[in-house]
Amino acid sequence: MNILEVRNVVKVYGEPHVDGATTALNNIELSVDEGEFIAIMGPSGSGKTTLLNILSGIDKPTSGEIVIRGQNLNDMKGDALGQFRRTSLGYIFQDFNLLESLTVKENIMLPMILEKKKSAEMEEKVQYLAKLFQIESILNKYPYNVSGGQQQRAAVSRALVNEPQIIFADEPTGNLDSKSSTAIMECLERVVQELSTTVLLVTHDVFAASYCHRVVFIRDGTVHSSIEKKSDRKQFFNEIMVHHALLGGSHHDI
Ligand SMILES: Nc1ncnc2c1ncn2[C@@H]1O[C@H](COP(=O)(O)OP(=O)(O)OP(=O)(O)O)[C@@H](O)[C@H]1O
Repeated sequence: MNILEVRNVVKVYGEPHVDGATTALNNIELSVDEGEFIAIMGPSGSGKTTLLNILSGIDKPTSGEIVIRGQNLNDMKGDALGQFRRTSLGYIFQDFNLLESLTVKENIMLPMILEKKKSAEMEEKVQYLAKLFQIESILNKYPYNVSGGQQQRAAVSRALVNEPQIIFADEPTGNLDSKSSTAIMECLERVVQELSTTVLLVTHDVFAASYCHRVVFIRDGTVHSSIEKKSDRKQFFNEIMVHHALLGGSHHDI
């Protein structure tokens, strides 16, 4: 079943048709199935962050539509959009965005506190996710006292607490060493496999993308091509690397 539909999305920064305007996205069309694990890749400046911000309701398109499980984001304003974003969408950021003044447990609970969930339910949810992602032993620590990989797993748990329909991840391995990158991608793989949550990530990292079912490449604000995983991850990694290089990704990215 289709969960996300992107129709003819255009994003122009500045006044359209006026000098200095930048067309960051030009007629993007994309359809994502429920339970899909999908990566968006493309060279620097191709429009990845702009697309992610629009899909997740952080920014508005100049024209076109984003439909998430039948609900058109254009039809939602102010509080309704805020509520939808808090309850139906989950976010994972490159720099984790954990609040330093709260413990790991309090960070994970925060989206549920904002939704005024009962404390027994919050406790149960935190324990379940902490077990799933093996961060039980750090729940009472502060973010600055745990590793980057543990912070990222806490951030994944936080993104999941309100049982979102889709998780959007912006360069989730961007600040991690290779061991932590592996851990976080395995963790997102479990989110897809065990919780059937749809995950869409934007990345420069071919290794991270190789965990996904499908990679969509964008260039100059349009969908250039897409490839699907047909066999194992290593084979897919090689295919992505070839596509990525053809599109102009640098070796540093790989
Ligand atoms: N707030 C803004 N105002 C004006 N132009 C912008 C703004 N944000 C992005 N752009 C332009 O839009 C285009 C797409 O930028 P975007 O950040 O989406 O690309 P990206 O693929 O995420 O790049 P990177 O991989 O370097 O993060 C670029 O030409 C960029 O300069």
